[in-house]
Amino acid sequence: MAEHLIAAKDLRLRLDGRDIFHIPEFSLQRGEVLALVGPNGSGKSSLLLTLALLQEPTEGTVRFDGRPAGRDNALALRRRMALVFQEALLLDATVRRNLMIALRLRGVTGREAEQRANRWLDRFGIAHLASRKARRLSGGEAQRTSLARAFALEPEVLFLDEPFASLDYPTRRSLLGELGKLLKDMNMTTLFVTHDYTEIPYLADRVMVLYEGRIIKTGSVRQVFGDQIVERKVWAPWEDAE
Ligand SMILES: Nc1ncnc2c1ncn2[C@@H]1O[C@H](COP(=O)(O)OP(=O)(O)OP(=O)(O)O)[C@@H](O)[C@H]1O
Repeated sequence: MAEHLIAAKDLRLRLDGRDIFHIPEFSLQRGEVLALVGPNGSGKSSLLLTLALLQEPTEGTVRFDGRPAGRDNALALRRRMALVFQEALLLDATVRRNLMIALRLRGVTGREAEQRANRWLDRFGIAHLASRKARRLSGGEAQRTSLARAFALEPEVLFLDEPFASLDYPTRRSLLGELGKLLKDMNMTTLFVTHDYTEIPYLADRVMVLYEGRIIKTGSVRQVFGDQIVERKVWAPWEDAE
């Protein structure tokens, strides 16, 4: 078992002749929740997609569990991951079917799939919505479904790309609190992307600040934001760089 679940050196992405990011060193340890934060356009989503093996880097290689990822094994490695995006991306089917279909695609069928789906719907407080059509859910319910689906897959790593950005404040707060507890209880290795740094203390152990495709700061939540984050009187760490 490799020391880091995900690691990369000299990872670069260029798109349309533009440098999107250059990351000299990246690592995600097993069981840690790493927040990747930065202003709009700093390259957070591009880096997440590259680490999730959905975007091929221009230079450098992503290592997953010690093995270099390439075209030959990317699909197999992606089956060990789960992603949640800002939009819930649900199929036009019932809530339970959304989980069951995802499980079936990962080779989990029958009773096991049904039990797992029910367990995670219950855990996210949406068991009563199991037979509801996904397109008739509120934004918060849809994102709960999307999170339940990701957890039901029992991934080794969870990628969260601004999963709360479309939710109103009270919904966001309750979901952040629940998710933070769940990630800790399950020791889930997680990369969490956000431009809203007030979300970070709910979830993350460590923070990486991205600005114009470069890491300008990294450390624990307190090291990067100081004690003020506890009082929610925080500044954006990239303001120094502007
Ligand atoms: N497929 C693409 N082709 C060309 N440029 C791209 C592509 N995808 C992203 N970019 C550019 O890369 C830069 C970083 O985008 P990215 O979405 O990774 O940033 P971000 O930090 O996630 O931003 P946001 O918080 O707004 O989602 C942007 O300037 C964007 O226009």
